[in-house]
Parts: sequence; C-alpha cells; structure tokens
Amino acid sequence: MPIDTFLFDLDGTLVDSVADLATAVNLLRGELDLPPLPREAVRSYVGDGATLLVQRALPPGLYSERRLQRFLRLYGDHLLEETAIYPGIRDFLETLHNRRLAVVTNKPLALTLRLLDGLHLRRFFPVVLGGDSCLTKKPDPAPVVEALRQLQRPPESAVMIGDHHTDLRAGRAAGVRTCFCAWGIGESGGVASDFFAATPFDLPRLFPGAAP
Ligand SMILES: O=C(O)COP(=O)(O)O
Ligand SMILES: [Mg+2]
Repeated sequence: MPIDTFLFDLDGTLVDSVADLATAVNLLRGELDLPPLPREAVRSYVGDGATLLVQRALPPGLYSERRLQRFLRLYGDHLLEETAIYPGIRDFLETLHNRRLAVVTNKPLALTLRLLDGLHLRRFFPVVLGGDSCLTKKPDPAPVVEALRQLQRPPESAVMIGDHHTDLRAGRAAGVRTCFCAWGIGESGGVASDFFAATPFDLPRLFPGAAP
C-alpha cells in the first residue's frame, strides 16, 4: 500500500530544541547549586520524555516530582528562545498538504502545542499526541496506534519519521514503516528502519509520491 500517512517525531526531527532544553536543565541545576551540564550531555539525555531527562540530568537521589514540575515550568519559560525548525522541514511539510499528518512526541502535550503554535507548524497536523496523551509513551506503540486511529488510517499506509530508536521501536511495534533521521538529537541504537534520511532534504526524494 502506498504511504499517505506521515507520523512525525518532534524534538530532533522537526525542530532542534536542545539549546532551550539545556537552558531549563541548567537553571534547575543552578537552583540546586549544581554546575551546568554541557549541551552535548543534555542532548544525550533527550528522547524518552521529561521525567527521564530530569532524572538523568540530576545526581542520583535528587529527582522528585516537584523538581520535574519545576523543570517543566522553567522549560515552558524558555521554550522558544533558540528552538528552530530544521532547514528543509517546512518545505517538505508543504508537499504533504493533501496527506494525513500527525505529531507523535514524548514531549508533554501542552508544551508540544505551544511549540507548534510558536513556530507556525500547528496547521500541518490535525492530530498531535504528546508523551502524556496515552498511558504509555514511545517506544511503546500505543501513541502510534492512537494517531492512526484518530487519522482513520491502517498501519500499512503510514510511516513513522524520527531521530531516535524509540521512534523506530514504536513504529515497528505498531506495524508502520519507519524512517530514521540522522540529523537529529537521538541515535538509532542499531534498530533497523525502512528508510534512512541523512538530512531533511532527503525526505522529498524518499517520499516522492507525497508531492502534490
Ligand atoms: O521529550 C523527549 O524526550 C523527546 O521528544 P521527541 O519524542 O519529540 O523526540
Ligand atoms: Mg526525537
């Protein structure tokens, strides 16, 4: 079946959000009298949602629900300072205007919607699922399955496009094809994918049928 349904990861796939995530992480660490982490360390902690990011960014024993909430507040205050759409992404989304599109991210939904609004990306996505939209998050297939349900499309029609092995695992488990994005924040972790995109400019070539 040809692909007419595109499920996108957010962080590391559509947008580079590492700088603002690092700002929030380091403001939280500063409040705890901890030295800042290099941006590359924060980058390696992103991909499994905010809870694991904060757990990884604090020394053992310092994580608490209250500190997670503080991080989310700080991140919300700095959400769109440096975060930017990767070059080539907006043009690719424009070519998909008659297709079914969703964002399936591990970022909390409220922040995801603010980010998509702030970067004028929301109009592309009739369905947006965050890390707190389902009972489980990627690599569990539940949010991918839910996106297909809301889009009313079967798995054979869809591709999950993401920068992290959680995207590839979730997509495979849901029975959709997968595309690994090498420009992003995450790593494939050796998980196979059906498509490989070195840069966003590869996407129109990989999915040429998407052009109007
Ligand atoms: O919130 C994260 O950890 C990563 O979010 P993503 O699923 O959009 O990459
Ligand atoms: Mg990602």
